[in-house]
Amino acid sequence: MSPTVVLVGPPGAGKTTIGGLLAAELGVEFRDVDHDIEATAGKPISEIFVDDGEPAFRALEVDAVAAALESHDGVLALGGGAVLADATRAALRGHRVVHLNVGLSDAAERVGLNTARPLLSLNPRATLRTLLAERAPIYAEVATITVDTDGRTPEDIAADVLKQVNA
Ligand SMILES: Nc1ncnc2c1ncn2[C@@H]1O[C@H](COP(=O)(O)OP(=O)(O)OP(=O)(O)O)[C@@H](O)[C@H]1O
Ligand SMILES: O=C(O)C1=C[C@@H](O)[C@@H](O)[C@H](O)C1
Ligand SMILES: [Mg+2]
Repeated sequence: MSPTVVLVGPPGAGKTTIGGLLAAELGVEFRDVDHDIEATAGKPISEIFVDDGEPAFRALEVDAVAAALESHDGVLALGGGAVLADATRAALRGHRVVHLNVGLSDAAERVGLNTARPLLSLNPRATLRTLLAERAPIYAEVATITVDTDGRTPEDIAADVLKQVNA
């Protein structure tokens, strides 16, 4: 069993949003590793960061990604920082990995709509700028397909991903 598509990208790229649309179009299940981790821990990611710290969250994340890659055959969204782990980058090899690319301006606007991101709770725009710059080469390394999302509707992006997946 292997996911049809694995979505990666920074916070605000739209992994959860596009993942849901894509799964509906393909008629498959959508799974989001962030939700898996919250279900396992029994609390929101923001509370895992506060109670247990980021390293504990990252350890849960490596295990959750590995389990999902082995057991899910629909669309799978990873958390924004999942690709930072060597083990996760290795586990992604051989999968169809779509990088949802987003620039600072659109990402900042999108995450501004939501306060549940512990890494972005202080100075979100500056943090996001650093995070985008540091992670850009890592997303590019793991991706087999890259789709730009700036200034586009979720429906348009999902249609583009579908086209490239079927190409
Ligand atoms: N193309 C888009 N245009 C406008 N708004 C968008 C677009 N994609 C997503 N959004 C909105 O931006 C916010 C973030 O999207 P989403 O939660 O899907 O991102 P994510 O990549 O899953 O982020 P995270 O890594 O934090 O889980 C949501 O409020 C969503 O409705
Ligand atoms: O970019 C990140 O490091 C994160 C993104 C979210 O999806 C969550 O996995 C968590 O908030 C960390
Ligand atoms: Mg998400």
